Amino acid sequence: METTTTDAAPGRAPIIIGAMFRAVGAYPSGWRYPGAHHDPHQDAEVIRATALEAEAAGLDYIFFGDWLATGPDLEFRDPYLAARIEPLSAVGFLAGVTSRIGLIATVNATYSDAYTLARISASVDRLSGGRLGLNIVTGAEPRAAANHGRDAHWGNDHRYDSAEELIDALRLLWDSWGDGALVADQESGVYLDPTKLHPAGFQGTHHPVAGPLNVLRPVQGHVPLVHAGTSARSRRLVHTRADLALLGLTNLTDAAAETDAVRREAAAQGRDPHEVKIITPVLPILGGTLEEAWAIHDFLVSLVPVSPGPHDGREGFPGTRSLAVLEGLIGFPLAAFDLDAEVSPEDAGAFSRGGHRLLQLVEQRSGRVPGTHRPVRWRDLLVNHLVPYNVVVGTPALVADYLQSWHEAGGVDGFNILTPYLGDQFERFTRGVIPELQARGLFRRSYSGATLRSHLGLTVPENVHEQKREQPAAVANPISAGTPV
Ligand SMILES: Cc1cc2nc3c(=O)[nH]c(=O)nc-3n(C[C@H](O)[C@H](O)[C@H](O)COP(=O)(O)O)c2cc1C
Repeated sequence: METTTTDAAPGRAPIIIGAMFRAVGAYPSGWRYPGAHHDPHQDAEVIRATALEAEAAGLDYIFFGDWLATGPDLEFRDPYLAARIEPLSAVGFLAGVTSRIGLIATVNATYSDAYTLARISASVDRLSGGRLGLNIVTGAEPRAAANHGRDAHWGNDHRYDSAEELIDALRLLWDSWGDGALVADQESGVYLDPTKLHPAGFQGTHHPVAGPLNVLRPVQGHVPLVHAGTSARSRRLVHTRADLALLGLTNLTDAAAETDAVRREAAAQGRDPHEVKIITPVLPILGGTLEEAWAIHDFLVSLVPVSPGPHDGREGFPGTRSLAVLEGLIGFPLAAFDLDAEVSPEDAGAFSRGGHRLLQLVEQRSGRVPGTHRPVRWRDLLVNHLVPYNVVVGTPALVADYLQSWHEAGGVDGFNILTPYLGDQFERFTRGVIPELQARGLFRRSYSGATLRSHLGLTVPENVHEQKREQPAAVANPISAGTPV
């Protein structure tokens, strides 16, 4: 499938679109859908095929999340986390498989070493021709501590102090090789100019590092940094250091307020607010018709293992929690209930506010309304409560409407697209929704440059060491204005 040459509507930044890769599907039961990829033994081929499909459609990047532990508790809610390919390995593999698409790997700052991460990231950026991005997280998984020889997962401030230092150390290391440091003159026999090989000399508490780095400067100068988190310290890291903010936004009103706040705070830090791109995850479930999309959603709901009774004691969605969850949501006790029985309009009328919000969610995702030809079952309430993402169910045109409204009214710059299961659903997005957005002038029709920074409209930062040489005062926070890409 060829992408043609005209670009997005003049004067508007095109929507940024990345594929958030989850091998066995982002919907909890996606791996059970007939024909869906469900065996991590075949992940290499699925990673390759998905990346090439995304590149053929012109997506800006493919994105790999990370989690530093596993266990049976992940089976029902997040099966894609249980056994997966490590993100930096995945992007290193794809650097040789793809040629234009950006490659973003999640790294956990709480368990990373600056020099090692600087080497790996500078190497993959050079090997990929400047297509690497790093998503810096601090982690929410307490088990990660024991997997890294620690007694406990650090508290919020400790994690973010460490993450801020890691980013500052990375940027000083990436800039080790100034312009002209490598001479490699066979005639004179001069290989390098030591005056342009800069030590990092970072004196941090968590990531002190001497440098210089033994890898040339990344093609992109600084590898673009994404940050995903939820706390106030997470927002501070976005405002002061991130190039992209990955925010879990749940509704259009909040999105507009959040995106405004991020840009305002970034400007208060002396940054160009439009140099911080705001991305949010969306999980489309696509059908040729709305009814077909609803049917796919209904089938995925039916495949999520919940039951009113004890769930043979396995962690995940034990019946007791399901029943308790539901009673908490609807605001009244339920005797033993049949998951597939219909919720009567009378019951629905007695629901709490939380229960009514859940009924709205079920209607948005499935068109189901109590007392109509598409009634609501107790199962619909329970499963839709357990699936936390922005799920949008519909045809390619309806999904494009949704993305357009979040881009225009919600103020987001782009989306991490989650796929319910890997099989036809990803192709329905790349071959259905992308052309729809291109026809509306909302998504570019070709890669305008070769690097991830060029796809994202980010400038290339100056070398912080050489910036320091031009300005006698020390650079307090090595974030520099950029030069055109
Ligand atoms: C959309 C989104 C995606 C995320 N993906 C990851 C991930 O892949 N791995 C991870 O450890 N944390 C991920 N997180 C971030 C965790 O939520 C974060 O590391 C954790 O909550 C600790 O940060 P906090 O104290 O700011 O919440 C993600 C967060 C968001 C909003």
